[in-house]
Amino acid sequence: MQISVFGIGYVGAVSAACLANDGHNVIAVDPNPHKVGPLNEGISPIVEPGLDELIQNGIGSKRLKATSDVREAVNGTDISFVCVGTPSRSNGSLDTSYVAAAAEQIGAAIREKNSFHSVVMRSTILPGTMESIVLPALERASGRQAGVGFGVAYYPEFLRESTAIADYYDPGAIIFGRHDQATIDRLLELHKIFKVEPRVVSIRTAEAVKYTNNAWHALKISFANEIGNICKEAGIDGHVVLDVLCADTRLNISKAYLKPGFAFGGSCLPKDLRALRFAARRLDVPTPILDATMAANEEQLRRAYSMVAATGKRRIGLIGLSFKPETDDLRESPLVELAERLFGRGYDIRIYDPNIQVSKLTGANLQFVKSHLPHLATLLTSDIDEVVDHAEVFVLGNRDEAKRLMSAINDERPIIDLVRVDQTRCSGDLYQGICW
Ligand SMILES: NC(=O)C1=CN([C@@H]2O[C@H](COP(=O)(O)OP(=O)(O)OC[C@H]3O[C@@H](n4cnc5c(N)ncnc54)[C@H](O)[C@@H]3O)[C@@H](O)[C@H]2O)C=CC1
Ligand SMILES: O=C(O)[C@H]1O[C@H](OP(=O)(O)OP(=O)(O)OC[C@H]2O[C@@H](n3ccc(=O)[nH]c3=O)[C@H](O)[C@@H]2O)[C@H](O)[C@@H](O)[C@@H]1O
Repeated sequence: MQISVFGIGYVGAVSAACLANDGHNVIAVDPNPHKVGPLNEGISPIVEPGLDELIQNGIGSKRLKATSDVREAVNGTDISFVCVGTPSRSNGSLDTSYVAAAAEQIGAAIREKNSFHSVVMRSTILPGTMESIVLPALERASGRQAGVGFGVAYYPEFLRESTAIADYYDPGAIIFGRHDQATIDRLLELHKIFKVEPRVVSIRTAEAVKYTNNAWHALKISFANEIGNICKEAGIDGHVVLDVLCADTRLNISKAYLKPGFAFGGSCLPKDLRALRFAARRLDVPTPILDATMAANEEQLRRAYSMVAATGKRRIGLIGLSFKPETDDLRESPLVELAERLFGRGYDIRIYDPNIQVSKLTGANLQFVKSHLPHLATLLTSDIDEVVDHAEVFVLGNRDEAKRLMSAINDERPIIDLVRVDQTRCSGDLYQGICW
């Protein structure tokens, strides 16, 4: 199939590369030249395991290319996947301006096209957004009626950064929100290769499923963290407790997101929870559980800060900055928040995270650094020995990198472990797990 993918971000870059790898001809579209340029040279604009290779193959085989020309992309393809950002506004509501603009642009291109084009929204949007924003924008700009002059569907994305390609090829669920059958038929054709049977529901249901999914992940993490905190103070390993709980076959609970640890973050869980709470307020529905999920997350951040403060040391070596290993995504990383709090209170920090190279940051990440961490460049080092030489206390926030550090230090400096690098060392005061 001929496919265009709008947005070369964490979702769009992976989708475009995987679709090309599946044998489709893919045009990736982004207004940002820092996304289009590298992709056309076979370079991934983001850090994501395996993505460089897929992009190189796609460019090499000419099945993948990038452009900023919307008309060329719509004209040359049968179906457009829209993967543009839906960030939080400052009041917590969902910013749908990128989605609306993409719909306007695609609609204007459809106006000049003769064949039936399908527009498939993949960005995370609140229930009702397709109906109130996306469809009207497409109809207005194309001068055609949805379902007749062009097709639409809502197809939520469930990938996790750092395992995005594996998640693409082994999805837990495939949900299509139906508007017209012609577009659903195209999606079914595209998804023949997957083991999971797609489930077709209404557009509003598909929109709601996406939020429910992310809220569930956040809720599980906050629950696990709270149990972990209680267990730690009672001298019990909360990991073992939850492990045993999940092994009960009658309960049938997945272990995913039930491992006590640090605060959750990333570009989606916090923003989607905020948007859902905002939407609920507008519907006059109280959300004590969602509110507590966020409050518990804040408690985990406060707990990590207090543990550092309790050491009485001022020179901190922070291992990890992105929100999880094997990604360069800094958006709403709890480690960024922790670094900010420490920096703001005059702690002298050195941060080591090989996935964050200030000179290579682009797009959302660059914006994020400019607005949240303009001093980042002075705190980050690409030399782990510099952190080892500098620190009076280590904070482990990235398990992969921390393991390397652990082999380099075997002295008496305190270590605060947020990601369960080595729980066997937690018996003394020098090595403290956040909640084990
Ligand atoms: N990051 C993730 O792991 C996941 C994200 N999502 C959702 O997918 C959506 C995209 O997220 P990310 O990929 O993280 O965002 P991102 O911020 O990494 O990428 C968005 C891209 O869209 C581009 N863009 C903006 N306006 C455009 C337009 N009119 N036409 C073409 N491109 C345009 C931007 O330049 C940017 O490169 C969001 O709604 C997010 O909630 C869903 C599942 C997973
Ligand atoms: O909508 C989205 O954008 C995506 O958001 C998350 O994916 P992602 O943020 O990439 O990564 P996760 O692995 O889910 O991690 C999110 C946060 O939860 C934390 N986490 C994750 C797993 C876990 O067991 N415990 C835990 O604390 C991570 O450290 C991180 O801070 C969702 O889990 C995906 O299903 C969803 O598609």
